[in-house]
Amino acid sequence: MTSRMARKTVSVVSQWSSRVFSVELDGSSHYFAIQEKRAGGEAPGIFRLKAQRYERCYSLLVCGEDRVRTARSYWELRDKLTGHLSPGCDLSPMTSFLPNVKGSLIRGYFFSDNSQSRGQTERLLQTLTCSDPVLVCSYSKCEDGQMWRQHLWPAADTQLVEMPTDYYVVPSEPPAYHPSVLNIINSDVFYSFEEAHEVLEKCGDIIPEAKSVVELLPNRAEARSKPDFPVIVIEGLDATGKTTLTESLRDTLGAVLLRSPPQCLAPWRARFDREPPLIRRAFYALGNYITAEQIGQQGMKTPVIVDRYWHSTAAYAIATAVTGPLSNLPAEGSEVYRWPSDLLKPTLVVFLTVDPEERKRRLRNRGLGKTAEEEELDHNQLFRLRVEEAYRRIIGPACIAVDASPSADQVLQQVLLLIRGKCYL
Ligand SMILES: Nc1nc2c(ncn2[C@H]2C[C@H](O)[C@@H](COP(=O)(O)OP(=O)(O)OP(=O)(O)O)O2)c(=O)[nH]1
Ligand SMILES: Nc1ncnc2c1ncn2[C@@H]1O[C@H](COP(=O)(O)OP(=O)(O)O)[C@@H](O)[C@H]1O
Repeated sequence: MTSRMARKTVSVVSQWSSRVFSVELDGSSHYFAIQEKRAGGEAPGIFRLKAQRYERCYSLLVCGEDRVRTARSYWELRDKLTGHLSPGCDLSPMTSFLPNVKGSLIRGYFFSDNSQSRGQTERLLQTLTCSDPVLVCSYSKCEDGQMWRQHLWPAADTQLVEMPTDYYVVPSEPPAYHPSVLNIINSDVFYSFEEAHEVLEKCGDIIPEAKSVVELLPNRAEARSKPDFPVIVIEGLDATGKTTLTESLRDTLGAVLLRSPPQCLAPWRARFDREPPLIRRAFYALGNYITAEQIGQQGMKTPVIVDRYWHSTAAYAIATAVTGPLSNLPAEGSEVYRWPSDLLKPTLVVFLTVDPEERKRRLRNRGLGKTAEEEELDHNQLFRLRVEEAYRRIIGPACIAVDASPSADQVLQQVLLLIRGKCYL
């Protein structure tokens, strides 16, 4: 571990008493803080939930310096923990952050050990290695069974400064903003070509395919003028009828049909879908910039229809980053929902909506396989609601919802009316 990385872990630990910890369990966030002095009162929720069954809980926080490496270390830690935890251990995503301080979020895991062999868990923790430093803490009940204490596991770098290794765990009020909101800008959602490009450039030595993607990127020096013809984006959850409608619009309007990510990225899409959000979303963001370049060229000659674009990228990223109920989403009007200033803006964005049961029927009829995200949409209603709400909150331009439950032809006629009213086609 380099001294720079050691400094990072030390700085995180030295902020312990100002940090809040959140553990996601069953769609809810449980918050706690730690302090050096004992205080009365109840143990934090996550410990009360767990206290009934577990004597010992652990947390691991990834404290790397470089965000690309740290994102992959977090993924790596997940695989190691899920692959080696003893039966009877529960694993939950965890974060530590300074309330309202952007960039302060560090991610990790919280797990409760109810296994028969505690020694196996401790051996796993002692042998756990990661590309980045991982701060390991254990939590144990105080003698009176009421309070819990956090113990810092002996790690070489934290010996650099004298600090108490035991802290008392106390409940913490939910922060004004869900902790994931602290890191959304240019980590889950990218608001400039340069930001997304920088991530893919940094991936080159760990993901060889990233070099092939970077080679396909447009030269951003040429600022493109606004297309002469209308650009109509069709958005919607899977199986709402985008493909059917976009192909009919192409034929009816004599338009060019494009999609994002563009066909040229198809060979690497599954590869990047396996990466952590930081890298995956940078890939999709760059896909939008390549599609924007194609729109700029085609839009000088003919109307352009686009199957998914910025709304898909931002809505899925926000709805994935922010867990739990809709109230956890950044408020309407937040900068999170704004359109990137350097990404070509379409004339019109249509958002197809369909009753969930009808959508599932169409998904079954379509017969194609489902991506992990489509699976998630199906069995996680909260995720689907967050995706739909994020779509609705995105502005610059906002999307116009169209009920896609009627027949394909009726939906086509309705959208043509909208287009002719808006784009004078
Ligand atoms: N196109 C696109 N899809 C994204 C993005 N972020 C997440 N996704 C998810 C949405 C869907 O669950 C999944 C499938 O996207 P596509 O529309 O490209 O594939 P496909 O046309 O088969 O999906 P469909 O069911 O027709 O909407 O990828 C993004 O930035 N762009
Ligand atoms: N308006 C509609 N009414 C009934 N079925 C539809 C309609 N539009 C599309 N479908 C059918 O629903 C399934 C999904 O449509 P598709 O266009 O592939 O959606 P998407 O591209 O959004 O995933 C396909 O089997 C398609 O034939």
